[in-house]
Amino acid sequence: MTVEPKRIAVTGAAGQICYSLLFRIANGDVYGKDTPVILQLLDLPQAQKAVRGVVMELEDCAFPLLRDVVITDDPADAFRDIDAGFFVGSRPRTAGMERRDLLNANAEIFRTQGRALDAAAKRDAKVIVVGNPANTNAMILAANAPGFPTENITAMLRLDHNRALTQFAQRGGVGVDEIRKLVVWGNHSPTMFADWRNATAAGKPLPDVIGDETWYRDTLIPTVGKRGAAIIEARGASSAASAANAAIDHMRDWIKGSDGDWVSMGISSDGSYGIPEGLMCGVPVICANGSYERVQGLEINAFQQQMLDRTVAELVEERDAVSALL
Ligand SMILES: NC(=O)C1=CN([C@@H]2O[C@H](COP(=O)(O)OP(=O)(O)OC[C@H]3O[C@@H](n4cnc5c(N)ncnc54)[C@H](O)[C@@H]3O)[C@@H](O)[C@H]2O)C=CC1
Ligand SMILES: O=C([O-])CC(=O)C(=O)O
Repeated sequence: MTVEPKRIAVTGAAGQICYSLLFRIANGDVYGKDTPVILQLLDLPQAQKAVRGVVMELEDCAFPLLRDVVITDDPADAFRDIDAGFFVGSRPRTAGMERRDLLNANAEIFRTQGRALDAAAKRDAKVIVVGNPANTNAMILAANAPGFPTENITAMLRLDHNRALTQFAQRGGVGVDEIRKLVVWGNHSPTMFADWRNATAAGKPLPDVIGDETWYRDTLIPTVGKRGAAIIEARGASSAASAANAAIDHMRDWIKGSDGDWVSMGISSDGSYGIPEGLMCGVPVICANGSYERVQGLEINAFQQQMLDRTVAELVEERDAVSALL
């Protein structure tokens, strides 16, 4: 049977995340090894030459699944008839900045691209926003694409989820693949809440396996929250390969399913857990059959509530700061 190619838009194609991401998509890491792909690459006019260079390298990989590549500086061309969109293009922060400091620089990008998405994309396209501040940019994108289903627009918390997995696995002396039901709630910022309350390692409660609540509260949570800054400090540039990997994990699980496990996704709040409706907030979801379901009905203790309130308050502040674009 012939499988139709999937059209995938990627913005910021000349940037450092895409230098890793595009090769993984072309290799079949999102849709699988039986599905051809067409890449629709967007970047600014001044970056077109660099995008052409990346495309030369894609060609030189001779990926069997890569059917075509479109290069453009017009969002409507990039988003035409897409099945998936990776919204990476935007300015990264540098040392000393918080991601929210990028709001002014990047918010307008997502307003323009929201309108183009609305005009050009398939209604069932799956969208991930990576460009920072990712949650609020995703909210701006959704608000400016009123005819596009908001549930198909998501923000990336998966890098934080993956970071937490490794920190827990190392401390607990278990494999990352043995840990289940972990979640990172809230904003992709230092206020994010890596929550181990329901997590298990090889079937046992993770808090019992690690047995050190002080380490969890005083070391794990801030380490995961500040990992992006630690990487900028060490590398002189923000995370790129790990961000691309997380974007692949997020989209692959959304499309192929998460095998019953929880994954962390920034999705538009329906008011569950007291998170104000419409905020793009990291929550636990289970992916199956090409969609995601938020994990409902969890009991939230006082510590969890305090951590959740802190990160939600920051999302509210960010929303209020860009109210003119919503
Ligand atoms: N959500 C997450 O977990 C993470 C998010 N990020 C964010 O991803 C974004 C991209 O990071 P890098 O690739 O390292 O940055 P980069 O500076 O290497 O590349 C950004 C690219 O976006 C392009 N661009 C800028 N405005 C654009 C527009 N209006 N339309 C299309 N393209 C545009 C630039 O020309 C450049 O090629 C940054 O905002 C960064 O903070 C980075 C790591 C993790
Ligand atoms: O920290 C940054 O600016 C880049 C990023 O979002 C991350 O690495 O989590």
